[in-house]
Amino acid sequence: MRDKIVAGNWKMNLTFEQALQLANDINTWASENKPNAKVIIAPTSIYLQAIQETVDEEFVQVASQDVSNTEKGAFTGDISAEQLDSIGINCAIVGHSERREYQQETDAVIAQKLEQLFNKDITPILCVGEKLEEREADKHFEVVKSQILNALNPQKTENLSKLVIAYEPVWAIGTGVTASPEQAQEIHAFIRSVLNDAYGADVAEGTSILYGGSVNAANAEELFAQADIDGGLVGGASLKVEDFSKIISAF
Ligand SMILES: O=C[C@H](O)COP(=O)(O)O
Repeated sequence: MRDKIVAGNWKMNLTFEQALQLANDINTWASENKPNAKVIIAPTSIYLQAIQETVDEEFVQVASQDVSNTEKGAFTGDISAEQLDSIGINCAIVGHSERREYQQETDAVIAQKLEQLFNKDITPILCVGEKLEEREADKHFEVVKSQILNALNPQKTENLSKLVIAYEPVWAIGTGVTASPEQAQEIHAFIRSVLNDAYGADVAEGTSILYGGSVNAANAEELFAQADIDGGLVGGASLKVEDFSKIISAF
C-alpha cells in the first residue's frame, strides 16, 4: 500500500523564528492528532538542521527544497545529497517548476539530481507539470510524460521504489486556480500508466503521486478522495498550522 503524504513546501518564506514556531506547532498538532497521512515540511535550507532537531520524525519529516546535481566540489551555494544525509535529511523536492523556470533546470539536470539522492538513499519528490499554454494546446499529457521519462530513464529501476511524484500544473501554483478533482485524477492516472508501461506494476502501484497547485482546506478532501491522488504538495496553505492541519485531516 503506497503512502498518503501531505508535504508543505515553505519556499522562500518565514524568518528563522517563524519557521521554528510553525515547525513546533505542526509537530504538536501531528503528535496529538496522529493523522492518517505522512507529514513532511520543507523549509529553506539554512533552517533544515534546526527544524530537524525541533520535530519528532515519528510525526513530521523534514525535506530539502532542492539538491545539487553534483557530488561535491567547487559549486558555490549548492548543497549536496551527502551534506543533506550528514544532517539526517532523508527527503528532497526535485525539479520544482520554480527551479525549472528561474534556474533553468532541465530534465537532464533533474535526472542527475535524482541520481545523487538515490545514491544517498534520500527520497525524492519529483515535480512535474505543464504550463498554461501547454494545457491550452492539449499537450499536458505529452509534456508530463516526457518530464517523467527523461528524469527516470537514467535511474536504476530498483531505486524507483523510493520515488514520490508531485503533479503540479504550473497554472495552478499560487494562483488560487486549482485543477478540478477530475482533471487532476485524469492526469494522475495517466502518470501511473506511464510508470506501469516503463517500469512495471510494482513501481506504478507503489509510487505516491501528490497533487500540488492551490491546495487548501476547502478543496483538499475532494482532491484526496480521487483514486490516484495520494496526497498534496502544498505551498501557501502550508504556512499556517490551522490551514495545513485541515489539509492533512482531509485524509
Ligand atoms: O510546491 C508547492 C506548489 O508549488 C504549490 O504551491 P501553492 O499551494 O502555493 O499553489
